[in-house]
Amino acid sequence: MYTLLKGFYKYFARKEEYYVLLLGLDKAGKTTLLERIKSIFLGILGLPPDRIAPTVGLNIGRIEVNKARLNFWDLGGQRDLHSIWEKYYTECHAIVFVMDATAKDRIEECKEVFEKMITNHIVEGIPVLMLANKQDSPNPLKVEDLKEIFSKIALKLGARDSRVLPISALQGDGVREAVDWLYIRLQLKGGSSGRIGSAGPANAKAGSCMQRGGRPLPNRQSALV
Ligand SMILES: Nc1nc2c(ncn2[C@@H]2O[C@H](COP(=O)(O)OP(=O)(O)OP(=O)(O)O)[C@@H](O)[C@H]2O)c(=O)[nH]1
Ligand SMILES: [Mg+2]
Repeated sequence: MYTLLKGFYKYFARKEEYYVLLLGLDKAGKTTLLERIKSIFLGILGLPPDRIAPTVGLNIGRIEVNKARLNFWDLGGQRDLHSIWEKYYTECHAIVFVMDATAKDRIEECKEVFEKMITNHIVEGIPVLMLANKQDSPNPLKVEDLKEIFSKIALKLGARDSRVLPISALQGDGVREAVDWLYIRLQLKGGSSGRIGSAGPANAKAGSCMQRGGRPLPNRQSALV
């Protein structure tokens, strides 16, 4: 009886496990965002911004939102590190593309990198959240500007869920809303029920590759909304 009850408890208390990639050009604010997410959702003091160095490896953050566990993988945005991104595509359930909304001189570069990422067949159908970061700075690009700038490329998003949201990773504005959006999209699509523990390209090779659940929601426009 005890074992049965324990089994029920484990079943109902289990958490869905999701993996979310944080991508974007170097200095976009990905690691600052990860630290902010950790401080908001875990209640711990993240690394102070002046101690965050450019990422060359992988930063990991894990939070729990209701019945889900969200694992964030923050990768380096420097150009020679982009080839590493693809190694994480097979196992991620969503991608957050962080943009420096003040870097107007890097828009073309950003468009090129974003397009290459979303047209990779491995990430076909998975939700993409674009974040217009650094909204606390003077005169940043707004969400409407980015929708306009990315409108042609957005046609290539296909039937997947996508959204552009404004944030300030530094001050925390919009960060909770961004994670809420992710949580809802991930819940709708379903994930890797019951797969607890670390995952990643190395583990995938060892045979613990997760199934990405769900299919793109039907009848959606190909656009960033
Ligand atoms: N004003 C402002 N600055 C920010 C914000 N987010 C990040 N920054 C600054 O932008 C710079 C780069 O931040 P990082 O978090 O290291 O950027 P990254 O995208 O992780 O960069 P890589 O690791 O090189 O890919 C730092 O000086 C941050 O303090 C923000 O919301 N507002
Ligand atoms: Mg970084």
